[in-house]
Amino acid sequence: MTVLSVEGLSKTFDMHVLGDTQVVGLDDVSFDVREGEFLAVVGESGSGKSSLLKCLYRTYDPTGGRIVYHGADELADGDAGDGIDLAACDDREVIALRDATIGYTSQFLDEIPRVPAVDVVARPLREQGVPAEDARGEARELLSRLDLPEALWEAYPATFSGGERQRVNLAQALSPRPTLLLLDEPTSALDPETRQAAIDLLREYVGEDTTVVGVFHNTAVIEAVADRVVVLDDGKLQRVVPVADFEGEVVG
Ligand SMILES: Nc1ncnc2c1ncn2[C@@H]1O[C@H](COP(=O)(O)OP(=O)(O)OP(=O)(O)O)[C@@H](O)[C@H]1O
Repeated sequence: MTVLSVEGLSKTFDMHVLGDTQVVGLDDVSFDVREGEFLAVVGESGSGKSSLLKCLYRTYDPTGGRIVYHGADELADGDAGDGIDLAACDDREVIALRDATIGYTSQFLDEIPRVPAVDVVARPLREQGVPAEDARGEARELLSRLDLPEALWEAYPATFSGGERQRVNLAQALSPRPTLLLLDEPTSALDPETRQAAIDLLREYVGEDTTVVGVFHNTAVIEAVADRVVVLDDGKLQRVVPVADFEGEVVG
């Protein structure tokens, strides 16, 4: 079953400071994502990878095209099975979808001042109604799996290193077990050992219930986790290939 259909997606940026010129982020990009699939997005710097993820999460309003999402048909206004067009739905629906089924993480942690790491990770679970101690227990389990030293679990992420923050960030994205998980370079600051722990965890979490679209720069990570690879070039879709046919030459 298809979870996400990206159809003719475009995003242009109006650059008023540059005399109203336009910058193309995405140009007529189409592909499908199947339920439980792990799709890696690659391409050279500036090819549109982050713009694609931000359009899927609706941080950016797409300029054209459709993003039909079937992971929350029960929230759709129309007939069940029609899906929800993430490119067109209103902000209220976007917020409801994010709360219920869509997770996103960039490589940078959005810090919440004076909230310990374990509570940052437990927070999405608490928002789903999970009791505090169960949520904190699940958070500790995730932080432990990602090798975050126990001494840091009750500390504030503001003082953490880049790699430590990235582990909190990834744990926070995984904790609510979203239906669709969007990852923008979630392992870029990790050392090889911690990266392996992150790969193991991602492989365990992703499957029938969670579908992933993720930007990765590391070929070994892509080969370890991805089912198929979307290659972008200058905002356009160059090809979509099974990971076995991916030669790693365009990991920007
Ligand atoms: N908010 C924005 N305002 C203006 N232009 C933008 C904005 N976001 C992206 N762009 C432009 O869109 C194009 C694609 O950028 P994007 O960040 O999606 O590329 P990327 O493949 O993720 O690059 P990188 O690997 O360097 O992170 C670039 O030319 C970029 O300058």
